[in-house]
Amino acid sequence: MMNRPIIALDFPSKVEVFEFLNQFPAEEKLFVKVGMELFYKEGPSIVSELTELGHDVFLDLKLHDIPNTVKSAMKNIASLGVAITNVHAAGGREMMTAALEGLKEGTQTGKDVPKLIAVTQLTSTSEEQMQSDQLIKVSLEESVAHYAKMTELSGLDGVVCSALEVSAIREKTSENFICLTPGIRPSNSEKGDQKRVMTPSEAKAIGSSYIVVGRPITQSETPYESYVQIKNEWNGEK
Ligand SMILES: O=C(O)c1cc(=O)[nH]c(=O)n1[C@@H]1O[C@H](COP(=O)(O)O)[C@@H](O)[C@H]1O
Repeated sequence: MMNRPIIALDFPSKVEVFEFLNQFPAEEKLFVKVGMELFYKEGPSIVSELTELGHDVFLDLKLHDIPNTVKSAMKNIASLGVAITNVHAAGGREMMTAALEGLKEGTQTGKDVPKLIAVTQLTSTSEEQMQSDQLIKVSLEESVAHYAKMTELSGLDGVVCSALEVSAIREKTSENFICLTPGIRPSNSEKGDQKRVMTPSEAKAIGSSYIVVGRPITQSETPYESYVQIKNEWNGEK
């Protein structure tokens, strides 16, 4: 699938975001991710500021609460005009179904319902940590594939997982199911806190639908060059 890498805008405030984006050509329309750090500082207006510039936004707030609360929160998120948003699959099927209902109810007539995806096991979690911290006794791959199946049965569009689990998920879910994969590291870059990583070309080969890349672009001395390199590798044009 040909598409843009999603850039994780993990910055403390919009000042740093726009300093960063100013290093890109104005005509380059990006797919960006607004996460908790930025959203909790700037609030919903950061989303409209980005969409007004022509960028697509993945709002990554990873909701995980009782079904009623998540449904109401999703109604509000739907009004922001984001392309993708997410919940934690660990919240369960009832919560995921409620999230989807809220999102549909909150979407204006005639507008697209944002894609809803569920986080399976965070890419910063190792199998050992999952087994000891969450008392899950199966393999990490099995846990992720199980969450993916539950997510599909709840009617959502896909999951967030590491590229390492995409093949296992593809065996259990339908063709169009989204596997959005963070934990992407070009071969020369630092892993940081990520445990389950792959390069952009490996992620493409394994069948990821979207890749999310943060620090390899945001912390680069030359962010636009790093972005183009990653985009080309992801689209198979080395
Ligand atoms: O939901 C996410 O986007 C997410 C899920 C996950 O399992 N792992 C993960 O890294 N992320 C996000 O993806 C981004 C990865 O950033 P870098 O590690 O800097 O490339 C961060 O903004 C994380 O919040």
